[in-house]
Amino acid sequence: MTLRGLYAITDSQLLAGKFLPYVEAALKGGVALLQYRDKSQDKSRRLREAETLAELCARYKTQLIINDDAELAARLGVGVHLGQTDGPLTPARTLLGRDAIIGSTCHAQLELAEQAAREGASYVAFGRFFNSVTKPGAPAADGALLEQARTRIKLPICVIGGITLDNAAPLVAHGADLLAVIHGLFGADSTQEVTRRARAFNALFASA
Ligand SMILES: Cc1ncc(COP(=O)(O)OP(=O)(O)O)c(N)n1
Ligand SMILES: Cc1nc(C(=O)O)sc1CCOP(=O)(O)O
Ligand SMILES: [Mg+2]
Repeated sequence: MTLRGLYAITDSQLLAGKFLPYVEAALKGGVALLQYRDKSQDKSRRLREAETLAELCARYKTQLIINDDAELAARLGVGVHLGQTDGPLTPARTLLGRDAIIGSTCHAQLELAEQAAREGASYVAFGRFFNSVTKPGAPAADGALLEQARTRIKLPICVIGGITLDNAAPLVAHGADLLAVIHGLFGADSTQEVTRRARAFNALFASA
């Protein structure tokens, strides 16, 4: 499976009252991976929403990834994204099986990416590349890191943090495989604009 293109990530606050229409609008425009990211402790809502997204993703033939929660991912038979404090990769790989997509946050540290690769990650994520409305305090990364990562890391490389249609092209040119985006996609004023943005993010890969 090729991991390349737009990686849309949901945000429960940003998408309040328009969650499904906006997610479906993104899927219509084309999404390589969709991450369900809900930082609340509301387990029953998380299960309900994740189940709904799993059905929607199946319809659009898009892979669903659950943020933080390998057990929820296992329950739904989908992938997981784990940060440095979200639990180890090796047991998650054992739990989810060899074919599951498992992503790992590596901040701006190549060593973390090399370790993630050894422990069975499917992709590594570096960030944040720009100022992020969603996560302003995330550690900063830059283009030089991306170039080094491209030569040292054999896994697909995901970039995240403040990515918009105005700043994404150089990241793709420097070797990013996946553009992980929240606000730059779902901060749109209409479903039509979400679909347009999704198409435009994917078009960056066609011309790279
Ligand atoms: C694709 C992708 N990259 C990085 C992150 C951040 O993960 P983490 O550091 O665990 O922070 P939270 O998202 O859990 O707040 C991500 N979720 N997805
Ligand atoms: C969830 C997350 N992780 C980051 C990291 O650097 O690890 S930046 C980030 C927020 C991404 O949202 P937006 O596209 O709105 O900036
Ligand atoms: Mg996390």
